[in-house]
Amino acid sequence: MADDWGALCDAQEAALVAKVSGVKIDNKDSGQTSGAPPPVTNTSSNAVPAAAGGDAALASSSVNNTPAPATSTGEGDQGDEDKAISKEDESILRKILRSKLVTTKADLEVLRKDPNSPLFSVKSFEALNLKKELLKGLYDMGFNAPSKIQETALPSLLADPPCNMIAQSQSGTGKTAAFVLTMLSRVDASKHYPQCLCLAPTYELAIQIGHVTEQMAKHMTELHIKYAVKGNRIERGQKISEQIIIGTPGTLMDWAMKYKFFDLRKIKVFVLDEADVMIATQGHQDQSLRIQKGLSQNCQMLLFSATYDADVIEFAQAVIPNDPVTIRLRREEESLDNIRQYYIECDNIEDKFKALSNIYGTISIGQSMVFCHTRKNAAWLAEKMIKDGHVVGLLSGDLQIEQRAAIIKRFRDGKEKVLITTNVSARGIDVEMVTVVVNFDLPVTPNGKPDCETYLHRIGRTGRFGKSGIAINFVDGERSRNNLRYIEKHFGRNITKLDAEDMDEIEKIGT
Ligand SMILES: Nc1ncnc2c1ncn2[C@@H]1O[C@H](COP(=O)(O)OP(=O)(O)OP(=O)(O)O)[C@@H](O)[C@H]1O
Repeated sequence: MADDWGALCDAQEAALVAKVSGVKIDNKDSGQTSGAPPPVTNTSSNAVPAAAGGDAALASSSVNNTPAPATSTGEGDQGDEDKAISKEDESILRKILRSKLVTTKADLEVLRKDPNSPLFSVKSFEALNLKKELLKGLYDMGFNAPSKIQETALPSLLADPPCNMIAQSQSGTGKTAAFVLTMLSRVDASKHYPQCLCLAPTYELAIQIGHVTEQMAKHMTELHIKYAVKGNRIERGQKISEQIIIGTPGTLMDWAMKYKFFDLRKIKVFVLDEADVMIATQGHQDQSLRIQKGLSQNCQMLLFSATYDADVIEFAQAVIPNDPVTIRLRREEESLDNIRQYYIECDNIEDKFKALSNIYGTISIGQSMVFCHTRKNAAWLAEKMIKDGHVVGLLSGDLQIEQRAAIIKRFRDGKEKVLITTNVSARGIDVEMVTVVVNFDLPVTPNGKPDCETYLHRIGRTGRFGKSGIAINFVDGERSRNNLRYIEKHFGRNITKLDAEDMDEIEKIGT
């Protein structure tokens, strides 16, 4: 049965990859979930729009002859405005794109509530007295030493008696590996009933956690995982024999409470991952709390989150009782320190395009991202740029996750020097080589106000890692001029005027 699921999953993934015309997606994890059911979301809906195929750079013919959009700023053109990417999608996109641990200089903050258990940190996995086969699994994955959050979290996570924990650190810093290691350390694989429960907000995220668990447990031959996700059915009256269940709150609640496929009181480790994403979905908080209420007093309860704002804190404190150890690894702040900011006055959208052409014709740019307000603007601009001989990628919100990942990967790999995009790319995409960010349209909130936060995220794509970057803003009309002034005042940094016709001046900014 499990193999059928796996085969079906592989077949669907293959079909999906084929849909992304000509683009090879390098997701090293794909095809490894032996017990996983077929994907149910993100794969079959939404036909790929012609102008935004998997490979805009090679698809100049598929970018139709789009007439210039009537308004350029999107101020009166909210219809096809691209919303920022959803939290679930952002999270899975990061995972698909991630190739290694994200290291950070930020300090770790530990809020210790239980004074009886000393807190220490480890510099090696050997120091943790792990099962032999688990240590082997870690080394096979290329993990030589614990990451920053793992150094501090693991000794507490693995201590006896077990303690509850709330841990927050940005995506990619090693949280998943930390709690998977905890589950695998505590599970008794010789016993054939569920002992560890892991809640994830979506099907895809559950499968990702499963991949990591399977890899790490490679040498624990008796260990099996069950995926509690939509589409994975169990006959009534049956009992689950797998030792670890990973799934979404709704299905897990049904399995535990309605169908009684397993006994919640026998769960030794309960993990709630991506709490910040979880609370964004209606119903997940209540379902998670109901599951948690069915656990025994001795169960170790853990919560992980990439962010820690008031909503997450409230949820975390409700779902993780008994004075949990709280660990926070702050995210390094995005700053405008290394970024020189300019603006160019334009009359209309054609004028903006001319200004952009002048910039590309005058200064040599490593890689650049151009942000538009609407998909329509982005598609129109991509077509003009391609006709003008530029190799550009186009990324907008009407694409499926895998297609977005493929386009971002191409850009990261330097296959395109210019990425034309909308708010879907404002966050989360780290491309080290971006030297210029162009706000073809300034970011505005849904009610038309200047959006300073998005501005920071957009131009924060450049000037990273101590390098200096350039941000160029196009303004056309009174409203966008006012918005620019607002942004300038908000950040207290000068945005210098640039004359798009004055090549000497443009040349100077590139030096
Ligand atoms: N100790 C380690 N040594 C080397 N690589 C590691 C280590 N721990 C984790 N990694 C790798 O780093 C990447 C990020 O780790 P992980 O997925 O655990 O981070 P995360 O904080 O859970 O991210 P997210 O919030 O997106 O779930 C993965 O590719 C993982 O394989």
